[in-house]
Amino acid sequence: MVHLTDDLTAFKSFDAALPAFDVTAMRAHTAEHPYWVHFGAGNLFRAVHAPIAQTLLNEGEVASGVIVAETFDADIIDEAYKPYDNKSLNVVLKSDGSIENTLVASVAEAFGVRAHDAEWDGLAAVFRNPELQFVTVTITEKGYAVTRDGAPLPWIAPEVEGGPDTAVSAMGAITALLLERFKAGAYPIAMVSTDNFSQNGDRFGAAIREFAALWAAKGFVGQDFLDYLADDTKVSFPLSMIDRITPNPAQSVADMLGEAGFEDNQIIHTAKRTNIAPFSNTEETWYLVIEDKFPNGRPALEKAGVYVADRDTVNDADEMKVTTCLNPLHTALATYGMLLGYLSMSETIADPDLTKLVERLGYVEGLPVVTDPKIFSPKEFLRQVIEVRVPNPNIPDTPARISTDTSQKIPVRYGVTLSKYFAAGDAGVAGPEGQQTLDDLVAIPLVIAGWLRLLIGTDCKGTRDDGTEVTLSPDPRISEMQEHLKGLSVGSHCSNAAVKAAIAPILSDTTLFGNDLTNTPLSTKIADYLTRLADSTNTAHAVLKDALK
Ligand SMILES: NC(=O)c1ccc[n+]([C@@H]2O[C@H](COP(=O)([O-])OP(=O)(O)OC[C@H]3O[C@@H](n4cnc5c(N)ncnc54)[C@H](O)[C@@H]3O)[C@@H](O)[C@H]2O)c1
Ligand SMILES: O=P(O)(O)OC[C@@H](O)[C@@H](O)[C@H](O)[C@H](O)CO
Repeated sequence: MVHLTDDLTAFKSFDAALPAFDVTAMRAHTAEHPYWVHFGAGNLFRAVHAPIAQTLLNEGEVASGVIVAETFDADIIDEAYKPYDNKSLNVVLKSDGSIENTLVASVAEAFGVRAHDAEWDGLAAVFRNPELQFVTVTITEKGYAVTRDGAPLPWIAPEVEGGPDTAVSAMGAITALLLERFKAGAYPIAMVSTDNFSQNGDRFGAAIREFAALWAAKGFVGQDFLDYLADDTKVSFPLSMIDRITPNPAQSVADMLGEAGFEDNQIIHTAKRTNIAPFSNTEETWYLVIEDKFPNGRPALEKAGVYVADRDTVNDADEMKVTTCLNPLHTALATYGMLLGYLSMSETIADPDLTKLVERLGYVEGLPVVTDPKIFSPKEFLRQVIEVRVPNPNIPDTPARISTDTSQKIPVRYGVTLSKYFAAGDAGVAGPEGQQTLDDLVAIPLVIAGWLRLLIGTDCKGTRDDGTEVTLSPDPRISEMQEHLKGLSVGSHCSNAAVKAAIAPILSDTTLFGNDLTNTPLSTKIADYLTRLADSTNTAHAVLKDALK
């Protein structure tokens, strides 16, 4: 039986790759010479960033570890980091059925941000250190929001009024920490968003500058701080693309670890509903591509498998993954997976109608608008997603995880591609079946109709294809969507006109689709598919088959 707090020699009896460095010495070195801070202590950090930091240590490229900070849910640090000496076990579940465990000990220090207390002071000291080279972030799309309709969001407003000394939200805390760095000597730093959306660095930079401008307007910071944040030789916001399907920790993996003698296999559900554990479960394939814009230098990240590239290459790689070749397929499968009652992602893609849906979505509708990033082939990437990665039965991924925040993901996962079709107009884009225009899209409207069909219901409960109730995954806009759809119900033969009227305010919402879809061929298609999907129970397969034949 082994625990993460055991001496590494105890792990001789357990099959795991061990750190090849002295953890105590690494921690002492990091305290003096920090180079990397990560915000967002969730599962992706454990499966991608912390293992990269470990490889750099193992290879002797660096002598310091990564420092992790958590703003949104500091319980993660108290419950899943500190009791385990900040170590974790990364479990790679390969498609050939084999498993590879790594004991990850590259986290030098973990800070939970709740207030400007002693823990905050520790983090602020790291930001004042001239040697700090870069920050990475995985805080979900929601984490970057500062204002809506020009006014600070309700949870941000008190920090705008109270100034930097009160900032504890992700964007507020990071801006306040950059202020510490500015005051200490305006040292340079790279701020790298590694969340799943197009031009993530640009949006991160805009959010930080927006926060600082709100403080400047209240007299808390001066123009010199705004100038520091606007100068990319001082503070850069590189673009990135990150990819590794990393489900929430699964009971099946916990049980398997327990049987193998790993005792730290508890799954933790924090009060804020983060699902975390002292282990992460992930797939074999991974990519991290970062724009090479590090004003304070960087280690040889390439030696740990990271692609470091120019801005256009990173942007093309990211758009390829998040807007066409992976994430739109994920959302399509998760939406119909929820509708059809599938419990795992591998089950969804084993359904021939859903395979057809994502093949059309990827190869026919998505690939024609992809700009080849050249560092890997989009078509081969797509093939692997459809044939190898999502079908991997060993990856315990669920439609429910991927359905979380669908309203926030739709603009990125479909809106960008739709905009490219809008821009191409009547000339269209060159597809596998000749020139194709908005009029030719089938899979994208099917996904939108499927999403709206799933949402028919009340109180964050939707309706499955078989008419049973399903608890929808959390999403900040569910209530708003359900309010629009409240006149519709499954099995009551709603007229096409009633469906059109109910969904008109949704289809015209440019924050959802990047475009107003009313008065386009798509709105007719979406309304027709939705009318048929809602007409009676158990319609989804027939609608898919008919549309995709
Ligand atoms: N898991 C994956 O397969 C995967 C792969 C590629 C990219 N990503 C990106 O990483 C993000 C995190 O994924 P994860 O697997 O670590 O999720 P997770 O649920 O394990 O962790 C989510 C993290 O985001 C933080 N967070 C949530 N809401 C926040 C808010 N409003 N403000 C600030 N922080 C907030 C949480 O506290 C936690 O640190 C995703 O949203 C996505 O953008 C995930
Ligand atoms: O992480 P999210 O919530 O943005 O999206 C859910 C999944 O689609 C996503 O996590 C994928 O697994 C990931 O993007 C694969 O690299």
